[in-house]
Amino acid sequence: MTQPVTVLTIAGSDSGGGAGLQADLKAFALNGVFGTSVVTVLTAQNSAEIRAIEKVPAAFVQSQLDAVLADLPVAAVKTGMLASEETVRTVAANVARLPNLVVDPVLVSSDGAKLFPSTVDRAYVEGLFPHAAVITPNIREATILTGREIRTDDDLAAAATDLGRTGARCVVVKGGGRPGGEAVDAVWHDGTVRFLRSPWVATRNNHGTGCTFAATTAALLARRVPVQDALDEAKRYVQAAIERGAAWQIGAGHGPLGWPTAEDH
Ligand SMILES: Nc1ncnc2c1ncn2[C@@H]1O[C@H](COP(=O)(O)OP(=O)(O)OP(=O)(O)O)[C@@H](O)[C@H]1O
Ligand SMILES: Cc1ncc(COP(=O)(O)O)c(N)n1
Repeated sequence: MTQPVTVLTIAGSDSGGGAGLQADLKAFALNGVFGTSVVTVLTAQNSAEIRAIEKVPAAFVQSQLDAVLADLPVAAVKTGMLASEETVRTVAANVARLPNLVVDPVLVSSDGAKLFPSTVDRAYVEGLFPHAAVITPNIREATILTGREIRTDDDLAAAATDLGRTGARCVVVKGGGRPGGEAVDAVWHDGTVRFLRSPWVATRNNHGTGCTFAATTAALLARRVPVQDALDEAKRYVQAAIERGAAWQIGAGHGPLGWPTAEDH
């Protein structure tokens, strides 16, 4: 019998279920891999807001990592909200044991507010990006990390190129937050830039889009899909998941993504 490959998310819990490790485990299952999770932070969150954040001590993040890696054959890893310099550096100290590392640097809340001090940004750049197979900042995170104002596709491409200098093997700057007819992301890989494009879905149910994109990419890398194909498929998957959940009414704020079937993407 064919065994599923195992993937790990190192991420925060979203009590509202739409983002964080809850979104990652959903994306893992729907993309055919077995998901494990190291919890970095608990959030008191719903579809409208993050009300409070309680950090898991870095030493306990390490204990969870040791437990998972001692037993389970992890083939790819996704990181989400790490929330403190100490936790970023703890994960960074383990990179040799973290294959196919997809780093989604969660630095800002959906309303654009910076969630953590700049020491966290620096720890990502110094400790995690140089070891990442893919990094996936959104526009606001790329602005913080590069100091660039990002408005056009050329700005997205320039930011992706800047971030390529951090040592990450591949960079995706997600333009999902931009109003317009298309959802455009810039991909830097091997010194060249290309764009991922999909039709913009008009819905408030976009909570967890970033987590879902990165988790799906990690699932596909674990299944040995080449990175550029994995990004194309992750983009199709997110698009289909947004379409599937677009008419749901779960929560008064930004609702979750839906469950696409294989035929949808
Ligand atoms: N309404 C939408 N329609 C189509 N694609 C979208 C939409 N919103 C986001 N995407 C796509 O989803 C992926 C995730 O991007 P996004 O920029 O939303 O991530 P994020 O900013 O980390 O998430 P969030 O905005 O929820 O914090 C990208 O490929 C983006 O283009
Ligand atoms: C615990 C946690 N992790 C990550 C996000 C960002 O989610 P996204 O950018 O995918 O909407 C979140 N809101 N909560």
